[in-house]
Amino acid sequence: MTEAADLTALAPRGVTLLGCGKMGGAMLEGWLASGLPPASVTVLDPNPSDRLKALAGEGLKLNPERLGEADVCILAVKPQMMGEAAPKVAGLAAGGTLYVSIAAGTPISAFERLFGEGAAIVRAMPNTPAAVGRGITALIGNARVSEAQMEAAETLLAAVGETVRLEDESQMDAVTALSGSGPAYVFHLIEAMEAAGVAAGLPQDLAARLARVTVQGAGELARLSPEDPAQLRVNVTSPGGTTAAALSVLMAEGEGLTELATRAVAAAAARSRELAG
Ligand SMILES: NC(=O)c1ccc[n+]([C@@H]2O[C@H](COP(=O)([O-])OP(=O)(O)OC[C@H]3O[C@@H](n4cnc5c(N)ncnc54)[C@H](O)[C@@H]3O)[C@@H](O)[C@H]2O)c1
Ligand code: PRO
Repeated sequence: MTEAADLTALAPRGVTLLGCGKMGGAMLEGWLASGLPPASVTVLDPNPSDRLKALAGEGLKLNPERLGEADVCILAVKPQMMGEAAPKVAGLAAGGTLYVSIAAGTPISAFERLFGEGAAIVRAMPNTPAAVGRGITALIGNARVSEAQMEAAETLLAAVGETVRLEDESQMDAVTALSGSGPAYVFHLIEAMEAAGVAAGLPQDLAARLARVTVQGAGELARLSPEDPAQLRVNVTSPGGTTAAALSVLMAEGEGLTELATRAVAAAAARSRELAG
């Protein structure tokens, strides 16, 4: 995370989490690590993990019969489950709860239909490095969201990484395609490098280690260095050397990695638009 998130202001009325799977669970861990007491969190999930059950022993409210108040309700079920799950938290709207949806594709207008035109709704797109406090979340709110509520949403998401405000909801499909889905592209790059190392004659475990640590190190260097990625690439590339040979393939005019990434991101953005229904 970039700066310490102070969640104490949210403690009295608390946070309700609808759906606590991979993303919901990662956010919950960040909130707890940032000092939100388990007793300030309510989770609704029909398939609670052992970790959630253990937290229930520390005061977290797990699948209560009646929902209490909440400052913020995070909607973290699959888009396909939202229609069935969201009515469970619709009653919170009357108490001025801010809804924050992280569902891919689902537009703010869908939640306005579910919770009423007066409901304050933020649409956000995090990513799975949130699980290690290194995510990035893009956010945009509807006209009902006050500046204080926007800051509360940002504070919650800053507990698991960086945050950025969008100017327009139409940017969300491309954001989802780039940073929401993006970790999968990087993991696949690790897989591809490992396979390429094996094809070049290395044992599997050595290739796996070299690929994983190379991607980690390059990512960390890109994060910490004042130089941009293009210069960092040049720094690796001796004229007439091995990297130049590889880049002649990866940067081939019209059929290189940029074209492939552009097609992949376009496919993800198109799917995000389809999920809007
Ligand atoms: N995984 C990602 O990389 C990622 C990134 C950004 C956004 N998202 C979005 O986050 C949301 C959750 O994705 P995920 O990967 O955590 O999925 P997941 O399947 O890991 O988690 C979904 C959770 O919802 C629960 N659930 C199902 N029906 C429910 C209901 N009726 N009421 C309450 N809970 C219910 C499930 O038991 C599960 O724990 C999706 O909308 C997805 O688009 C995911
Ligand atoms: N995971 C979700 C999906 O694949 C949303 C972004 C990352 O739909």
